[in-house]
Amino acid sequence: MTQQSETWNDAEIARVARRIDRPVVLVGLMGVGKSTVGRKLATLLSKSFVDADEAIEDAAQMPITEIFDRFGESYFRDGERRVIARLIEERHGVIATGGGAFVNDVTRALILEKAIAVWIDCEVATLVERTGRRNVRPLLRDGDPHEILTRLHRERMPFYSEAPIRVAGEDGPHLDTAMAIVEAIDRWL
Ligand SMILES: Nc1ncnc2c1ncn2[C@@H]1O[C@H](COP(=O)(O)OP(=O)(O)OP(=O)(O)O)[C@@H](O)[C@H]1O
Ligand SMILES: O=C(O)C1=C[C@@H](O)[C@@H](O)[C@H](O)C1
Ligand SMILES: [Mg+2]
Repeated sequence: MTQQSETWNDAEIARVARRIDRPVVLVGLMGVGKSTVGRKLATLLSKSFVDADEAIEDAAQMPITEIFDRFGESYFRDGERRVIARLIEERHGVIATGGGAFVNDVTRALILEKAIAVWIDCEVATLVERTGRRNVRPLLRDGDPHEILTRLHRERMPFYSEAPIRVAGEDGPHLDTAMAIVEAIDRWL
């Protein structure tokens, strides 16, 4: 019996993993847990994990804050679109996107066609607390994070809700959210 879950054993998780024939792409606002939960999810499923924000930083050889500062947001979005297309093409098991990636029409269409999109949703107050821990998100630097995240939640909700699977990413062990994703994918497949 696995340490991973009280209700699912390794064989049951492996059975779901075998039925997943496309990358699982995590979408949602900054701080919902795409990167941290995504890593756990990939381990659970014994699949590879890649973080699109990190892949963009690798490709540009500089941190996201510096890309925004030196070249602006639209340059970042252009790179983000190209990097995510490449990551989907490379067929990674689990891909954590940046919070704004799924808003781009081309990226969203590609993810919806070639991957399993999972929207992790979360209360704004929780996101304010989590994103306040590290000052690495350029969109939250100039203004009140609560106001900015509330606005982004309202503006992006119509896009995120195009994902066929939605999971709550409230506080608790990351493993619980990762397991909720496994269960939701199993129901959806
Ligand atoms: N379910 C959870 N319970 C408790 N803390 C969490 C949970 N999910 C994420 N966190 C914490 O919230 C912070 C942000 O998480 P993470 O970096 O995974 O978010 P993200 O969705 O990748 O954000 P971004 O879009 O900015 O990359 C981290 O400190 C992480 O440990
Ligand atoms: O929500 C967003 O638009 C962003 C989220 C982060 O993951 C990074 O991709 C970047 O800081 C922009
Ligand atoms: Mg992330």
